[in-house]
Amino acid sequence: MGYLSCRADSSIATADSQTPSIKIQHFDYSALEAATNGFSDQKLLGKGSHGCVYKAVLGGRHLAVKRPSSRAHQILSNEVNNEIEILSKIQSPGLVNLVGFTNDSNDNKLLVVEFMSNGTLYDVLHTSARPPNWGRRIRLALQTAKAIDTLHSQNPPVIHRDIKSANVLIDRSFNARLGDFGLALRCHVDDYRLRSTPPAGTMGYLDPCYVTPDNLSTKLDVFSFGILLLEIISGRKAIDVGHSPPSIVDWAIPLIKKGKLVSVYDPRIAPPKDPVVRKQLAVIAAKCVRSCRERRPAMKDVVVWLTGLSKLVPLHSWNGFNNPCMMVENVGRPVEVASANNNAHLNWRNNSVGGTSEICARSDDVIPRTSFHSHGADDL
Ligand SMILES: Nc1ncnc2c1ncn2[C@@H]1O[C@H](COP(=O)(O)OP(=O)(O)OP(=O)(O)O)[C@@H](O)[C@H]1O
Repeated sequence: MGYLSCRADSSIATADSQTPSIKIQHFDYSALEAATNGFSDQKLLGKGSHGCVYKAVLGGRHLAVKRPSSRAHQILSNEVNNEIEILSKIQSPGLVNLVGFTNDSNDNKLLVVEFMSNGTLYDVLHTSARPPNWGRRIRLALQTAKAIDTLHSQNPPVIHRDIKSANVLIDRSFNARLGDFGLALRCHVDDYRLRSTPPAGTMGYLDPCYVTPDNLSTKLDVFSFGILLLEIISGRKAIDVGHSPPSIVDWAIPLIKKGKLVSVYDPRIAPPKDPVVRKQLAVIAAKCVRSCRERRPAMKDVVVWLTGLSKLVPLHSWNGFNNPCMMVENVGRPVEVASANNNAHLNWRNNSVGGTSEICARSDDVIPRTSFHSHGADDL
């Protein structure tokens, strides 16, 4: 079945008419060059597969400047232009919002976005000395789900296509913000562009159903979010060659189906005390990665479920994060050698990620707290 109509939930809000006009600044290349000390290593925030991100302070405002590497200039220029096109029409507290870009010729195009002072969700989950507690993890998951829902609720819907922990940034108040819109697609009636845009995303997060351009659907972001939620639950990376099986979905879903929930939870901290939370978090993730896309929930449902769970788990603000007083806003964060993210963009599907067809045949409802009875893995 084709999905070129960019199926989204039938309950989509029409956002365009309500979108306030967004002010996008035009920067001089030379001003950004100066503000980043000539793109110096001291101002380097991080490296992606296509370029570098630098810290800049301009007019007292803390900013992140994305600069294509010369090697990947053409690809990143396309991604920068795409990001500008998408983000110039949406602004939300859940996104890493666009501040502006350079006027100069395409060759020098730089993207300027809000600066996020506390790294990425990837760092928080996989490199932080103190893994976050469940209150924090559920809130980060909920904020990410809300951000994706904001995209899917646009009219026409926007599909991010690269949901992963490295693209969820953490702001100064420790809120999750969704960034990196280089691959995002706005599903307007420009069918030709959609038809000619090959599947793309990051290995380990890619929906196995997304094999041709006309398979585009908001449900591919739901799948990637499910992987991200498994990552949050387990503390394991989406693909970890040191484990068998390496794919998080192939490892976690059979355990969840057998009801071995505790084995899926991050061994670095005690699992959630509340059995409802323990179970439902895993069930939500399993529903999102169903191989049968029609049976995956809409992000709106995921937001409702996670909102319910977040009310059951207190947020102890200092548990699990480094002391925020140590995080200084006016310096670049240290950059990890050999990009810990390891997230090469793919131009085609990742065959190693199996879907979870078994999950298709199971019930749809996350159990509300008030009607909780002991359920087995059959609820999936
Ligand atoms: N707005 C920002 N504020 C602070 N740091 C940022 C910001 N955007 C990116 N970074 C840092 O720069 C790194 C590289 O970001 P970038 O978006 O280029 O690549 P990526 O998403 O990590 O990887 P890829 O481009 O390969 O998908 C991030 O991992 C993060 O550490």
